[in-house]
Amino acid sequence: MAGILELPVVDFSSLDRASTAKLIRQACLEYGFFYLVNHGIEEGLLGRVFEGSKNLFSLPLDEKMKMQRNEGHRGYTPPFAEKLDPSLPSKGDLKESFYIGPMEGNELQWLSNQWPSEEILPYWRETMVLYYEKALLDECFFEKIGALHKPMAFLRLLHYPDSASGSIDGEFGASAHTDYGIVTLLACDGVPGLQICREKDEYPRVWRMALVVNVGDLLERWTNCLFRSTLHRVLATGLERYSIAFFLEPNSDCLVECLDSCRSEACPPRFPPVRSDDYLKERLRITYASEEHQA
Ligand SMILES: O=C(O)CCC(=O)C(=O)O
Ligand SMILES: [Fe+2]
Repeated sequence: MAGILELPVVDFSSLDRASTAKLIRQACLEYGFFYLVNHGIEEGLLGRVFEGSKNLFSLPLDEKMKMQRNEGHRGYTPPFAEKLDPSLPSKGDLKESFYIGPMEGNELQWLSNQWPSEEILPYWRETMVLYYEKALLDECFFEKIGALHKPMAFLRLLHYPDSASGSIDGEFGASAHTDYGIVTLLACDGVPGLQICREKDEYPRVWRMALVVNVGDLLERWTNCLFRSTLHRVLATGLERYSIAFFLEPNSDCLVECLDSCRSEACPPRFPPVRSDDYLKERLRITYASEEHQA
């Protein structure tokens, strides 16, 4: 039987910043994942975001498709449109999702966020913007690595259907993947399903109060694989599930290059420098390849 994977717990309200930083470093070295408690996002707001997410995904498909994900990756993605693990035989991942990206400086229509109208979902936009800003406020936490001038950050509402459990046939809520960017902050609704590949048959604790934080691939590249971007997936358990992911990605023009402190003669850089936007575009192209085949 699957056991519980105990991840390190970081208390964001601790006044001892040096110990907190040490704990985070250790968690990133060992697991690539940790829980963040006392993170400053009020439970009431989190509750409203989950409620807004449920209301959005309960709209009829044609209403959701009016907000279909645009070229700037803002908006709605239906089930099966993406396959995080392209090696699987399945037609795609079961989840549907909704992306909200940076709010300002996007005069171009194709880069704009898409919002349900006030008549359909009153205060929806306001709630999501508030959460987005709250999650971004912690930006100075990772500022020291020097990549957070105008970061790209995406809020993504995720909905996993209650369809029959399919993971045995290669169908997953979200198939195995690593996240692309710097870090991800994940709020869960208390329903299990997330599986972290550190110990294959162990699940992280289902903990509503904590944000699950994990290292992404760009941070792994910066640190020359010292920090681990750990493989994870969401099983199709047969239970309906909602989660809210906040992906922190660097400024598009940022050159992601092995940090001096993470290289030595014995341990040279494992990756060539890459421009953040080029890297992220290529990753997204691979993830949505199954959508192109279905079209
Ligand atoms: O919903 C979850 O628990 C995980 C989602 C996830 O890993 C992702 O969207 O990258
Ligand atoms: Fe992920």
